Amino acid sequence: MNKEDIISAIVHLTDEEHQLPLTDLGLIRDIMTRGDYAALTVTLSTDMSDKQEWYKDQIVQALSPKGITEVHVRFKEVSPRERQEIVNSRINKPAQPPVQKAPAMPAYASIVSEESGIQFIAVASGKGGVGKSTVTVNLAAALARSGQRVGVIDADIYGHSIPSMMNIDERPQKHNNRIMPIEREGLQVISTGFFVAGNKPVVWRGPMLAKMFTTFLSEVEWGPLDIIVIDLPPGTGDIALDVHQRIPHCAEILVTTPHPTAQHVASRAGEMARQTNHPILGVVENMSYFTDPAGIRHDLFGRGGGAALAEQMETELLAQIPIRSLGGIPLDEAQTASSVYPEHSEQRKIFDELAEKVLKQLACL
Ligand SMILES: Nc1ncnc2c1ncn2[C@@H]1O[C@H](COP(=O)(O)OP(=O)(O)OP(=O)(O)O)[C@@H](O)[C@H]1O
Repeated sequence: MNKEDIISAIVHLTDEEHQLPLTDLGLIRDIMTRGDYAALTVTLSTDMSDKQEWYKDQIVQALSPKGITEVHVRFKEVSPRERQEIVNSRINKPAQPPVQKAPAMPAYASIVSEESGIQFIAVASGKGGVGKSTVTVNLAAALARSGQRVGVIDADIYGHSIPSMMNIDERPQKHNNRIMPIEREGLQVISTGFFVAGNKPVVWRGPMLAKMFTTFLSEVEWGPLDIIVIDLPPGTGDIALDVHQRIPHCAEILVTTPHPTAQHVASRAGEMARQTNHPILGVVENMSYFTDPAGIRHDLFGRGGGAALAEQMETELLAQIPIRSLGGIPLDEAQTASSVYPEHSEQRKIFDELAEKVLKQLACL
């Protein structure tokens, strides 16, 4: 079974509000198949939570005769933007029901072409350890929470940390000679870490590294996407330059800590984006402060680095992320905890606001 087979098996399922097949409305998403396993996302109108079991049963019944014995169905609510898109598409084509079309397999040229509609955001920093990967993962998750379909490329080839941050132990499967991204937290994820044994350091040279990035763009069977967030290696090396050259319309977010040294080094990454004509969406200052249990704020790593970098790069300070204490959490739990900040945490709220700002900026590009 491939995506097209899954779509045709469930084409009879309709959206109650619009009385049209969910597949035609683009409300069946993130389809992944692996042997006798399939996973997909069903997007429903807001007041249909009581129908989820029914939809799931229908999908299981439709797929089991085709050899799919295990199905994972995620449910999402239609966002206001999606609802509007559905209404618009019906207004524009009142007489013609939308033609059912399986998502095309994006080739390298198509995924990075502006026509693909996929927007790219590279997350860069001057030096390692400032929280670039943490910002990548949490920004991507916040964008997904706001209804975007988001992919993550961990291009931090030597220091790939996203698999462990997202607790991904499995390796991507191949289907029709294409690499299936791993799905976590509603994101499609691909990382160099998936292709090296254990935690061994990567010892490849430049051309192999460039090949790995090309593979991520050309040989991965991405599901439908709105945005790809790229975790760049720290600094201004070959891979960062390669990303800038291969994806000319890639926007950039700079991550720094409040410390003046981090800010000074981060400005080099910003200069690289500027010289290659990439729009800088803004600066995220990470580890900005720590709020103790009494509510008192401590500037543990100095103050002002983010604002200074934003001023230097003539851009905006988009967010200041406080330090999250893992105090009181047992070491083994802390090691296996996902780096996506939990619901109700101060950090998650800030990332949700950051995602909103980023979406507004992307809409203006
Ligand atoms: N706001 C924060 N509060 C507490 N810990 C944080 C915060 N941001 C990041 N960290 C922790 O700091 C460490 C480094 O973060 P991260 O790996 O995201 O940095 P990085 O810039 O991507 O580093 P590298 O480029 O070396 O991979 C991680 O252990 C991460 O969990």
